[in-house]
Amino acid sequence: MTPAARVQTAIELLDRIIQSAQSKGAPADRILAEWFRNNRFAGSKDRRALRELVYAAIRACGPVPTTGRAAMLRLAEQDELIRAVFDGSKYGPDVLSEDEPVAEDGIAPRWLEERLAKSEIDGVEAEALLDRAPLDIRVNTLKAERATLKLPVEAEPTQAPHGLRIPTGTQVDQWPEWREGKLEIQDTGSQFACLAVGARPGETIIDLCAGGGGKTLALAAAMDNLGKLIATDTDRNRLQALAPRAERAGATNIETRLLNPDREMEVLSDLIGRADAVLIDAPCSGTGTWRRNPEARWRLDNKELARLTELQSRLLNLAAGLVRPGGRLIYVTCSLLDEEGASQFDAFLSRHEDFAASRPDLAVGVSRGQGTRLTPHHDGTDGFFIARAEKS
Ligand SMILES: C[S@@+](CC[C@H](N)C(=O)[O-])C[C@H]1O[C@@H](n2cnc3c(N)ncnc32)[C@H](O)[C@@H]1O
Repeated sequence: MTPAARVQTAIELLDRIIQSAQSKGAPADRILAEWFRNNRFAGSKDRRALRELVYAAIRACGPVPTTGRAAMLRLAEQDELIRAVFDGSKYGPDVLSEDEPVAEDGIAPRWLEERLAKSEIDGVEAEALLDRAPLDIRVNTLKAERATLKLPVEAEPTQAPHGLRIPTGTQVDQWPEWREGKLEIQDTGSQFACLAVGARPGETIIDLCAGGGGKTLALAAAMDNLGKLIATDTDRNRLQALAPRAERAGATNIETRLLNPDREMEVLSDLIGRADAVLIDAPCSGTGTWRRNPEARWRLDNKELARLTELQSRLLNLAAGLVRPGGRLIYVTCSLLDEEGASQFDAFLSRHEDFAASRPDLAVGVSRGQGTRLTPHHDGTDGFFIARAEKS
């Protein structure tokens, strides 16, 4: 593909991505993967260039652009080489006309920028939300040790005790070490969220929003496979992904339970007041993970945010009933908005006088309300709010 054809194709892909974000359809990654599958003429260099162009254009725009062309023109303001291909050549974008609309720059749609600023995410903190994310792995202590694990690339230890940072773009899943379950791809912030649980061998721990089990696997390793680890979620597909991952990781103490939305307690009644720890890795706006999903900024609206905060509050209440006296509840979101973090947790504590905050002692983050907040700027991790409370 010529450089001009790449830019025009990226514009068409951006059109689809914008439309899909507004109708809450497929994410950008899936739209790209599908296009690559259906257009085999695009070789690996073309695919890489298209991906770069599309994501750079998404990052360059704050509010939702009206068209893919307007988004690309925003990127062209920063890159003369892109601007130069708007020359009407074959397969390339049409020649620029007078007063063509250019998408607005910024961090996010304005309403969301304001919400972030209220949570003291502005200036360099806000800018870092759109950086490129590093690639971090967690060494699985059920099968290996960080100090002795040999890898095909240079790896830097992170602040997390079992964490390593490797070059972005590394195809980790092609490595024998990955197939043998010696490591998992896991952001450092996420590894610290697991450490906040303080999981110990022999305990009964519930991972209430386990999804595909990223955190469950870290908990199983911390428990050394001893004790009961119950992984639950309302999403059957995500939960089903856990079994093969657990098998690969050699995690043998995990039991999965599929929950019915709004009737979660039906399959958890035997655990009421029994868990040593309950982790709520709650569904959230994901404002802390825009480095990986920059177009997620265009999917969020006030209604969705209200639905999420209500669900978080309900899950906190539900989890409270599962914790045994003396046990702990750990609340985590990958959001940097206080309504999903510090304020949500304050509200929980004021509803439940039998719980007292006990801030986890982590090597990263800064205090936010009664918990800890990690940010891409301060910690180089995804953004997280992590809080813990003990039941009297
Ligand atoms: C942030 S994700 C969890 C990610 C996962 N813990 C990990 O580390 O890979 C939130 C999860 O909450 C689940 N969820 C949504 N509503 C729920 C509910 N009512 N009860 C339990 N889980 C729910 C979603 O399906 C999603 O998998």
